[in-house]
Amino acid sequence: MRFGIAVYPGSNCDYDTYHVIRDILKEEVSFIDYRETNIKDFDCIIIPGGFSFGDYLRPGALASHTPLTNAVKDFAKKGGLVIGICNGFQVLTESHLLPGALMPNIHGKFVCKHQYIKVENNETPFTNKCEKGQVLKIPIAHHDGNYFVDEETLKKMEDNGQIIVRYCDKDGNISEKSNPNGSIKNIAGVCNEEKNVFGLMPHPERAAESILGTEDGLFILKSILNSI
Ligand SMILES: NC(=O)CC[C@H](N)C(=O)O
Repeated sequence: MRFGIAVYPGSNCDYDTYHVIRDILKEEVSFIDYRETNIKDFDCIIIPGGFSFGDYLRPGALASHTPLTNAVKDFAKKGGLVIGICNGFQVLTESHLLPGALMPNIHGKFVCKHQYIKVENNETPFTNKCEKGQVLKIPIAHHDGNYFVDEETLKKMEDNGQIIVRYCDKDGNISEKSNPNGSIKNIAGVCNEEKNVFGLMPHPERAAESILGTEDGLFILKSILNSI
């Protein structure tokens, strides 16, 4: 499988992601510069974490107007697989490839820690290796992870199985106590209607080797391999 990793000025999880795809999953992977537009040979585009364009004007806002992101929009419309991790999730909402928005964390602080998330829908290209209800331990590291979406859209997303993962505690309980950033309904990751575009705040690429304390990110990354 051929993965392409989007690189904007300020991306900083691009190399971690590259390492995991190449050295752990042993799949083909290359970086794609934000000025590039030819991405037709990839099977999956990964928009990695970081601070694209310094998070001005809002995280992901400037990256959403680059030649590469415009090409990703076409790629996604044709059914190509796209996963946005953390800043990548922000790029996808700013690009309107995913509904909703990521606002500053409710407590105003950058949050960096291991977090439990619960798989709500395992019938997607990104979660098919997970059990429904499975609890994954995956790190988060963000300032703007407070997911918001209007009530009407939220209802449609819930009915259509687009809420993919929610923040929870280690036993899978979803409550305000297990919500690290104020996200509506503890939402940690969502898909588009067609399920080929996925955005999530936690970092699966930082949870792919036992030396890092958890390999649970592999459930997500291996699901992608399983879907093509
Ligand atoms: N780790 C990241 O991708 C950080 C995302 C973004 N810059 C934020 O702080 O919200």
